[in-house]
Amino acid sequence: MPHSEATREFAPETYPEFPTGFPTVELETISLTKLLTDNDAAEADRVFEICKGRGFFYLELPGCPAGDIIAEGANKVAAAAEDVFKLPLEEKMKYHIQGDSLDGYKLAGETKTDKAGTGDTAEFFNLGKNEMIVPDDQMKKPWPEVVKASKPMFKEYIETAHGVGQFILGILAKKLGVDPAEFANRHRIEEMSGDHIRMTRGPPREKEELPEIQTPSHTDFGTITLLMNWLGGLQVWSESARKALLLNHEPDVPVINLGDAAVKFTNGVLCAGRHRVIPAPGAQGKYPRYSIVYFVRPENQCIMKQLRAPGIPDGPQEEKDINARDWIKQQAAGLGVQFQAYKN
Ligand SMILES: O=C(O)CCC(=O)C(=O)O
Ligand SMILES: [Fe+2]
Repeated sequence: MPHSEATREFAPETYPEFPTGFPTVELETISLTKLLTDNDAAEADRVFEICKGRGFFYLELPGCPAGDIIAEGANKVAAAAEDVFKLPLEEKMKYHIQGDSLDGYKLAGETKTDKAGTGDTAEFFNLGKNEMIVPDDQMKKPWPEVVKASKPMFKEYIETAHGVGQFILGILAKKLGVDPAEFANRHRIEEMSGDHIRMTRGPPREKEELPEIQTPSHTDFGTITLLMNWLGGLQVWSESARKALLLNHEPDVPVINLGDAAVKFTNGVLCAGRHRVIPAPGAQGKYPRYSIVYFVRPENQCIMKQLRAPGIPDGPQEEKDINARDWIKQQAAGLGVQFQAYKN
C-alpha cells in the first residue's frame, strides 16, 4: 500500500538546491525535442562530439511526449522504489540477486569500494526489462506485490527509455557511417538482454567531508544509460583535475552516458565515462538519495565485436566470439581491480 504523504522520504519538492562551493564538472545539455521532433542536425552533431569525448550529457526533457513520460515516470518509479525499500529486510531478501540473474535486491555493503574491503552504502532493486514488458503469465520470477502492482508503469518507462536510447544510438550510427539497423538489431526490446531499471537508495551523509562511497567507481557495462536522480552526489572522472568531481546537479534533468559496449562496438571511438556515487554534498546530504537508472545493453546473444564502418578504425580480429551475456559477466568480474585508480 502506498504510504501517506507525510511519511514519504522520496520528496523532491522538499530538497534544498545543489550547494555552491564544491568543484564540479559542467555537462552540456542536449534537447530531446530537438533530436526527436525537429531532427536538428546541429544538435545531433553535438551528441556525437560529446560521445567521442566525455560520454556524459544532460538530456532536456520538456517539449515532447517521450520527455514527459520519462520525467513523470522517473518520479513514479522512485515512489515505487521507496515502497520496495521500506519492505522488511526479510521480505527484500526473498528477492536477493542470485547466480547469473541481475534481477532483484542487492543489500548495502555487498560491493567492496576499496582494497580494505569497505562496503558500498547503496541498496539496489533491479527490475529486468524482459520480466516487466511481458504479460504476467510469461514472467519467470517472483516479484514483490508492490512491484507487480506497478508493472504497467514500469513497462511504459522501460519502453520509453529504451526508445530514447535506441534513437541516440541511431544518431551515433549515422555519424560513424554504420547502418543504423546494425545498432538497432543488437538492442531489440523483445529479445533477452541485461537491460533493467535499477532503483537505488543511498542513506544520508554521515560526515560533512566527502566522500563516503555509495556506489564505487565504474563505467557502465551496457551500451547507453539513462539516469535520473534528484540530489547531487554523482561524480564523474575529470581528466584535467585527475580526480572524480561532482556534477553540477540539476534536478529533473536526466544524465545520458555511454557504457563499455558502445566503446567495444566502435573500437574506442565512443567513450564511456568513469563515475561513482557519494551522498549528496552540503544540506542536500541530509536526505536519502534515490536514483532511477535504465541500462540499454546488447542482446544476450549479440557477439561482442567491433563494427566495421568508415568512421571506426579497424582493430585486430577478435580471437574468439563472445556473446554479450558472457562479456558483461567478464566485465563485472574485473570490477574490483579498478578501485586503486581512484582518488576522491
Ligand atoms: O545513482 C546515480 O546517480 C548513478 C548510479 C550508477 O552510476 C549506476 O547505477 O550505474
Ligand atoms: Fe553507472
